[in-house]
Amino acid sequence: MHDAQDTRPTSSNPYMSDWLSSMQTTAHDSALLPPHHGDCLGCGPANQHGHHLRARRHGDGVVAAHVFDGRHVGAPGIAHGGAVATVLDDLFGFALYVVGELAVTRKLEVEYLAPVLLQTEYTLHAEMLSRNGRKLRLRARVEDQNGQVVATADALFIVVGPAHFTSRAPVIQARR
Ligand SMILES: CCCCCCCCCCCC(=O)SCCNC(=O)CCNC(=O)[C@H](O)C(C)(C)COP(=O)(O)OP(=O)(O)OC[C@H]1O[C@@H](n2cnc3c(N)ncnc32)[C@H](O)[C@@H]1OP(=O)(O)O
Repeated sequence: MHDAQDTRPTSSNPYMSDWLSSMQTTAHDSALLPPHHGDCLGCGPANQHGHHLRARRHGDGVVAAHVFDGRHVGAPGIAHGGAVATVLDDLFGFALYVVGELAVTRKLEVEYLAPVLLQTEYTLHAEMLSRNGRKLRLRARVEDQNGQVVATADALFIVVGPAHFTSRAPVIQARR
């Protein structure tokens, strides 16, 4: 049984409370959106292995400028495909602020159209395409500085309630 209708107060665990309160943020256009939490692999400022993605609201979607670095190398000089997927997945997590729902990735499909180069700035966009009940369809793209699309992603996110996260918080804490 899913927990999408569970609106009970969040855990007293501060790690999870911060996370869940930041998820409920709404923001005006072009405002910098908060990280999902400090240790998030995609956007957490405290995660030394992370991507430190920073995204802004842009209309009904989000936009980010992002540079992959040597920690994310696959082939020499080129970002690892898994690193690109991580950033796109996290960008969808930012788009959920605009959608205004807690949701998690059920399916993520990435198309790598051209190499994503290290130490090179890319512009990332994401938005929701449609919603059917708990199912959110989202799309993202990565553009180089000439506007060429080098990667796209289509995702299915499923709306969940806070309990999806709080019920697992002790496990997360124990592994940190
Ligand atoms: C502001 C907030 C920020 C939030 C930001 C959060 C941080 C962002 C980080 C980036 C995002 C992540 O990495 S999230 C982490 C990675 N993802 C996860 O850990 C999720 C693991 N998976 C799960 O926990 C579960 O599978 C759920 C919760 C996703 C779904 O389980 P469930 O609740 O039992 O739902 P289930 O019935 O299976 O499926 C729901 C509906 O989707 C349909 N469905 C399922 N799979 C598919 C499919 N491939 N294609 C079509 N449809 C499908 C089902 O038929 C059903 O339709 P119908 O019967 O309703 O019509």
